[in-house]
Amino acid sequence: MSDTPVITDMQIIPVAGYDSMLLNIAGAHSSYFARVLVLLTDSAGHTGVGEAPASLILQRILRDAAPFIIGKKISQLNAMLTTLHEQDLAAKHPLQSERVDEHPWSLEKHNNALAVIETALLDLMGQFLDEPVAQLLGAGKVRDEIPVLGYLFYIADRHKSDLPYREGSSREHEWYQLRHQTALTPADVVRLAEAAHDRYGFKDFKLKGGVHAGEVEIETAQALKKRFPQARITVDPNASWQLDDAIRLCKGLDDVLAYVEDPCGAEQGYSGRETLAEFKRATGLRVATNMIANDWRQLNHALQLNAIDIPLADPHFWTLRSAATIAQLCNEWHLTMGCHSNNHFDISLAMLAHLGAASPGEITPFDTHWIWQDGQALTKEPLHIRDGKITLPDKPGLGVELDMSAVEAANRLYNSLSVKDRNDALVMQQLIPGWAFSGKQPTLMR
Ligand SMILES: O=C([O-])C(=O)C[C@H](O)[C@@H](O)C(=O)[O-]
Ligand SMILES: [Mg+2]
Repeated sequence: MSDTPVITDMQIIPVAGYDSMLLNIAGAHSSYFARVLVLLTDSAGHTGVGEAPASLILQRILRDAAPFIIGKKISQLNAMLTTLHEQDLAAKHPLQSERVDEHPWSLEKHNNALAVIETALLDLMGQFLDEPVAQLLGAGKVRDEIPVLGYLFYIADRHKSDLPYREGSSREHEWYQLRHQTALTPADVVRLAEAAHDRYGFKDFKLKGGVHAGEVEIETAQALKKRFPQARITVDPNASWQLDDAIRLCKGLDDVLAYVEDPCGAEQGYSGRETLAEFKRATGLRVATNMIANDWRQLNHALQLNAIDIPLADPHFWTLRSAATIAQLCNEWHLTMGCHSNNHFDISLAMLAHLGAASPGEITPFDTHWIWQDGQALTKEPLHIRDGKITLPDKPGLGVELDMSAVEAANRLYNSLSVKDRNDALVMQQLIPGWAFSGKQPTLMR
């Protein structure tokens, strides 16, 4: 044990990259997205890295966490994370539970802190043991190829905003141009899907809803199915449909929708777990969620109610190890493992890949936003999506090497931003003055 490396430094580096004007129930994506990297250095000279969605609160929590990490042996991973959990660092920051009801995918900022630190520790541990991170998770590495889906969005007209969205260029592939152009109709979305299919080989697609009337979003899903008859199609309105509407819209669409993601949520005194259970019973469709089963207690309630089939266990919410445990539970309990995402860089892409590689049994293709960011790598050899899959590299740890000049440039971009935390409503106000978030009102129906 005396040779076990000791953690000598922890760096917290917020980074930003460019995004398209993607629409969702919270509004429109800004021209920038922000993430935070944690870099741990150890006495063996290794660097471990993790990535999480950036928020100013999370960065403060991470700074508070550093004294519990630096000076510890990497073999004390479990104890370090338990200590951090017990410290409940998020509670020390008064805004930690802000907007949980409004933007359910950004909850659990404390878990984001644990997740990003745990990832960097696992990366160090993997390098020390000469094993990929997947080998250190739950079931160990059970596959090398991880299926991912084509995550499609409606896209607003960026010319109506004064934010510096990119124009894109089709020099390498038409996808890189199309992903910046307005896409509001079913035909536009099918065109996006065609380009994404051609570039990345996706077999399956997810449509982000909560933007138009439910009828239009179902029409879009039907158009995708017509164009790609073999594809598994899903739609995710982020719980913005009322239960009755969700049932009316989806019932009988077993031939179109492989599963539905968060079709409805809390309403009229009933919890999201209760309404999803009713939706499932009424339609017979499989249900995925990243909104109502995001910690062990919520998952327990969701399963007792038979409300879900596919927990989308995002390692940034859950931590990699807990998400891998969910994958094992899914395999044992005849559920299906899936994974949620947000805009991310290639370190998170590697996190998703290791989670998928350690997920036994049948999994549903993982979500990833990477296609919207592809080309903005922070690592020297980013993983690729080919044939609708990511192939895990045969390397120890996370298998990524940071490109520090790219990281520094992304950090400079982050520092130049006047609005640092994600605020889709603010962006939406450029399109519709006075626009305000309302969880049951599609974004464009104002
Ligand atoms: O599946 C989901 O709910 C998401 O991917 C949440 C994201 O924040 C998505 O809505 C987005 O990127 O706008
Ligand atoms: Mg979702």
